[in-house]
Formats: sequence, C-alpha cells, structure tokens
Amino acid sequence: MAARALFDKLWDAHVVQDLGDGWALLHIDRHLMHDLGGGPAFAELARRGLNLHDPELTFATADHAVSSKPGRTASTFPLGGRLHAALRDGARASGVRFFDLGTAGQGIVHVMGPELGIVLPGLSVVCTDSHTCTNGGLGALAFGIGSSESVHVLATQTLRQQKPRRMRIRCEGRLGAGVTAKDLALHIIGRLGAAAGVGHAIEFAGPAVEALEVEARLTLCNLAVELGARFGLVAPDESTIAWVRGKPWAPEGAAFEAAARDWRTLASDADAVFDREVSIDAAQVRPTVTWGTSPEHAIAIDACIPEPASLGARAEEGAAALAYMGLQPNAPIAGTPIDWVFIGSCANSRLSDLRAAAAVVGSRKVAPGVNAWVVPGSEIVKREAEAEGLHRLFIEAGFQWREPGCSMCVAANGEQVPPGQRSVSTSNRNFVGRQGPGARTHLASPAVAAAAAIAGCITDPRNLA
Ligand SMILES: CC(C)[C@H](C(=O)O)[C@@H](O)C(=O)O
Ligand code: SF4
Repeated sequence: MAARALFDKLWDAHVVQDLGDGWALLHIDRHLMHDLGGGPAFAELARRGLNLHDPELTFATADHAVSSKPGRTASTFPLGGRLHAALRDGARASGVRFFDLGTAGQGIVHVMGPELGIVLPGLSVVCTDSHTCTNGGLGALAFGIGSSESVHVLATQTLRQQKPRRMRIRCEGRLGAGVTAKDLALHIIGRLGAAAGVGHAIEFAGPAVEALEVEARLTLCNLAVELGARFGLVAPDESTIAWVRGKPWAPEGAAFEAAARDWRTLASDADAVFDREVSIDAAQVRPTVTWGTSPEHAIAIDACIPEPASLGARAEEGAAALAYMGLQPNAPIAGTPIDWVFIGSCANSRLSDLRAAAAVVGSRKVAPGVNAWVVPGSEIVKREAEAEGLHRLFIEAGFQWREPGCSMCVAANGEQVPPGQRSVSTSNRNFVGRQGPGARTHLASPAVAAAAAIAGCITDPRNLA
C-alpha cells in the first residue's frame, strides 16, 4: 500500500462509501453538542419527523451561554437558561447523555470530551463548533460542522465530507524554558498567517511537539482553526495512551490494550507525502502575544508593535487594528497597561493551564484596578484544581474563581469586557468585539496572562519581579 499520512489513515478508517471527486460518506464515532447548536438541532430533527440513529454516540453539555458567576444556576443568565433547557430536554427526549451544571462532565465541550474519554485517538468526532479541531491533539479525526450537518449526523451517524489537502508543520528543536504550546501556536499563526491552513488538515509534528504534554497538544490543535484549517492533528504516542488510560468512557483491561495497539499505528508513514510542509524552529519561539484584531497579529513579548506599512498588502488592516486597539506603532508591547485578565476557554482552561498560571502568581497580588478571572474549563477541572488548593491561591491573590464554561472568551453569556477596556486573554480569538463591543483583546498563554494580572500591564512572566 502507498505511504499514508496520519490524516489519510484516520480518513480511510471512517469511509463508509467513496462518493467520488474527493467526497466520501464518513462514519461519525462521536457527536458532541453544546447549548448554542444543540437545542435547535433537536428541534429540527423533530420537525422533520426523524429519529436519532445512535443516541449513545452523542453527548451534550451547556457551555457557551451559561453564566460563570459563582453559585450560578442555569437561569442566572436568562437567555442561556432557555438554551440550556432546550438542549437538556432535547437530549433527554432522545436518550442522549446530557452533563448538567454542577455535575462531573459539564464544561466547555472541547474540554469535557477528552477528559471523559468520550474522545479517543482514532475516533471521528464532530460538533457544531470550529474549535472541535482541539480533539486532534489526541489523534482524533475531529472537525467542526454546521447545524444542518449536525441534524444529518443525529439522523444517520454519517456525514458527507470532502477530503482536505494534507499539511505538516514540523516543529524542530525544543521550546525554551517558560515557553508554552500557546506561544508556539501564536508564533506559527503570526509567521504563516491566519489563512495558511485553509483547505488543509494540519499535522503538527517534530521533536518540539512530541515533547509537549497531552494537554498542551490540545492547546496547539485548538488553534489550528486560527490558521484556517478545520483539522489539527498530533500523532498519538505513549503519553497519549497514558493520558487516556482510566478516563471514565475509555475502554478498560484487554479492550484498552487492544485499542492502544491500534493507536500506535496512527502515525504518518516515513515516506508519506504532504501537499504542504513547513518547518518551525521551536528554540526561536518566545512568549508571544497579539497586538491587533486577528490571531496572526502576534509578536514576541519583547518586540515592538509593528508599523502598519511593514505589513505590506495588509497595511490598511493593520492600521485599523491599531486604531481599534488604541496602540501606537513602534512602541514595545510589554508595559501596555491592561484592565482585565481572562484565564479560561477551550484553548487554556485545563488543570495544567491553571497550574501554570498559579505558578506565576505564587503569593503575589493582582494589581489594583485589574479585574482578573479564572474560569475553569470544566466541572472536573474545577474540582481537581480545588483539591490542589489552586482556587485559594487565586482568590487570595485577588482573582475571581468562577464556574466552568466559555464565559468571556466569546461573551455569549453576557460576561463582557467593557468598551475600550483592554484584556489579556488565554482564549483563541481577538476579533473586533469578540469579548464585548469595543473590547480590546490580547491573546496570550496562562503564564503571560497571570503575569499581566500581577504587573497590571503586559509583562514577560520570565521577568516578573
Ligand atoms: C459558537 C460557536 C459556533 C463558535 C465556534 O464555532 O467556534 C464559538 O465557539 C467560537 O469560539 O467562536
Ligand atoms: S471557549 Fe471560546 S473558543 Fe472555545 S468553544 Fe467556547 S466560545 Fe468557542
């Protein structure tokens, strides 16, 4: 058989029927639903008089529109309460497992899937959400879909898809001390541009990726869509297998060992051919932040804000971004005063992220005037963090310790950065108005966000006094 890339192996394993012209009907192993898309999909299924094909392969949780206020209930944010009820009732009526607020399993859909072992290496995974590519960090064939596709999956457990081209980003060398997967992701997007992966499935490979912990690989793949790719992938290895072992929905005993043997075959063949290959020197990556209104507006934290003219064809866009962000070209980005810090989102709200932020905070205090929030990605993350006392460390420092959900990443639950105020956020999108109308967002790692909270300005955590 011809040499195949990891993506080819995953794709081939799910083809039910080749439809020609690069199209295939794929089997879908896991369908995840959230509060924005879930209720409407169940309603459409009912309107068309269709039944669920495999309710046990679909899982639902409310994340986008739920309040993260301590002690919240579903109706703390009333619109979110209605979406939550529609999802819960649709799931119950059709036999789909729904993880309700306050129970283990609730959380940001891309956090709870892997942590429960619902998502496993080699599985095909869909959700009506562009960051479904996060799950590719385990070696799953995971991609975001639209709402009518979600109804198709509910009714048939299959989906018609066109195979994307294959791209490999090899990260050579090692990341330096204090440099994280988030910095690597922002660095790559800054170098290649936000459209570099359009039409491609991106495999992240090379020694710097192999050295990443599994949760960091989820962070890296989370940002594949900010390169324009619907799929991000890291080949599963022994650390993946160790991470997945013992997760509630993962197979057990002999079934796990058999699955693990299969997962070990999920790597690109040595002579696999890619449509595009890029090489990144990981040792060159520094803590990285964005200065503008696209994730590609990323620079090293010790660099200066660019002059729009230096952006060539993008000069006009860059000037508009600077105006929106209230920044001057050629000034160092470090030292920019900030008003908000948001540590959360499916990019960086796992236990390892909260530990990294806590390590920077230590016994220091949040700077006066800064509103700093920690929003754990899931109920399980929240409980694990509390068991380690991280919540106490954050609260004593002056952070708010909140309930799991998307919260201020997209502000769909009414939690917004006020107009004109500046936020350092561990999320993945800094678009105009993303954290609220007029809000100014700088994307960064949990360590950089924590350092900003302490210093009151954008600060390299490695230089924090
Ligand atoms: C609401 C949802 C459809 C959207 C997405 O697809 O990613 C959101 O999660 C986001 O991050 O912008
Ligand atoms: S945390 Fe943000 S990026 Fe992730 S699913 Fe929620 S809104 Fe989308």
